[in-house]
Amino acid sequence: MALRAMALRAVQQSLIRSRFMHPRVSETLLAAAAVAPEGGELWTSPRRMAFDHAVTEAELGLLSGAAQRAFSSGLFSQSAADCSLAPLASGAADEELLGLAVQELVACLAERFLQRAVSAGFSVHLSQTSDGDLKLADSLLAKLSPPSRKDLEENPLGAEQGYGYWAPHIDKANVPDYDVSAILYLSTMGEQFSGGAFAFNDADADRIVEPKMGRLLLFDSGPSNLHQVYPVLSGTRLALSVWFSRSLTKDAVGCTINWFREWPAEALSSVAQQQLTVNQVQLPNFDGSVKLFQVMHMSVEQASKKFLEQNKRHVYNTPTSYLELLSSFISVLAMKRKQVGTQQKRYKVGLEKIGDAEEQVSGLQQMLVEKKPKLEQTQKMVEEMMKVIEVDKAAAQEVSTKVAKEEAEAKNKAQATQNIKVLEECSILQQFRRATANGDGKYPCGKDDDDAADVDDDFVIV
Ligand SMILES: O=C(O)CCC(=O)C(=O)O
Ligand SMILES: [Fe+2]
Repeated sequence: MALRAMALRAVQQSLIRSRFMHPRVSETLLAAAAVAPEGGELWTSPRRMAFDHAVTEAELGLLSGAAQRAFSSGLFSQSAADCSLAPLASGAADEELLGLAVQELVACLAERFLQRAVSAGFSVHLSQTSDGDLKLADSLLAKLSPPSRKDLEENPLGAEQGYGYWAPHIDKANVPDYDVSAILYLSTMGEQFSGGAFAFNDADADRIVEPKMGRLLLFDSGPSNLHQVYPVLSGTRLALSVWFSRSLTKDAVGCTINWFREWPAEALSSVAQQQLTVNQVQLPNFDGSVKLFQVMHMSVEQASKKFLEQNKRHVYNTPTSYLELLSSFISVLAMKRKQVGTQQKRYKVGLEKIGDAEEQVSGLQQMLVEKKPKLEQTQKMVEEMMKVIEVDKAAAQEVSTKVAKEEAEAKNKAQATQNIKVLEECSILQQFRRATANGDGKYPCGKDDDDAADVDDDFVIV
């Protein structure tokens, strides 16, 4: 079983890859406005079939009313892009939320869809000649809403190929027991919601079946029918999916773990492996880390079941939580690696600088050792020179004092000489005056003798 699932997933991966390598062309197989003819529309290769008015108006009203009430019950996050309930699963929230009447209705509708599938030839295995008894395997009631920008952006393969409900997939690759898929639409594209078309991702084109209230779509669950739901752009899209199996025992009904609700251990590890590989997360113990994610998710699942038993309260640990766990791990790891990388770089540069400085210091130390004897010698010389200078300075001081004294004496002498010279000049002047006064009885300047005596008095030397 594990090998079959792995092989199918590998086929799924290669189909998805090859499909998205070519530009996308879409063609409408069945528009919402079209009314399918009485016996339904059958496409044989790959095997697909569609009917309108597959259930009565009353059945539609009951089912979609119950689904709307259940999904707005507060147990579901109203911002989640997809919410689902397994109406045929025993126990858990599904029974409580939908009620027994709805469970019975779903079982009855599933039986009707099975008869349609058998009469259309779906019980014949495509690659085998023998017929197999088709049995009801599982059912899922899903509410799809527009994914947030974040949902689309965080999608590692881009909006087209992620793990949201819009991911192209093969039902049988998710649950290997599934052989025939049946989808009953409970709302109409263009009325209750926009976007959200169903597309078969064929190699040459996407073939669209537009959801329409009461329309039933049947197709082989295997690799011939890679398909997706385009993201819902507005409003709410409701649908009931039912799967039939040729290999399932009746006891297993409702126990099959559904891809959208609880993933089996191998699905958890394959998703973790793929997420880590696609995001090129290098881990020292890759397998151990994958196992860790698987164990973490499953242990929370177990704990929430226990919590429900003990406290009668639901804690939803969905595959979306698992994808969030993986994407948080990947983004936190990338952020931390970046931070540590920057610090490591800075640390390295710092270490280099310290190394350079160390080298320079040891060079200087070496130089110091080499120059030390010369320095000591120079210092000695300087000291001796200082002594000589001290002695010279004292002698110079003595000479300077002596010179100053001699200079003062010389100055005095010069002053005295100057005085004598002035006195001599005065007496010469007096003599000259007298001599000139004796000649003509007059002073040359017209003053009398007394005036001349006054003039003499001016030359008194103090
Ligand atoms: O809702 C639909 O149109 C398809 C859902 C689907 O692909 C699934 O449940 O596997
Ligand atoms: Fe599907």
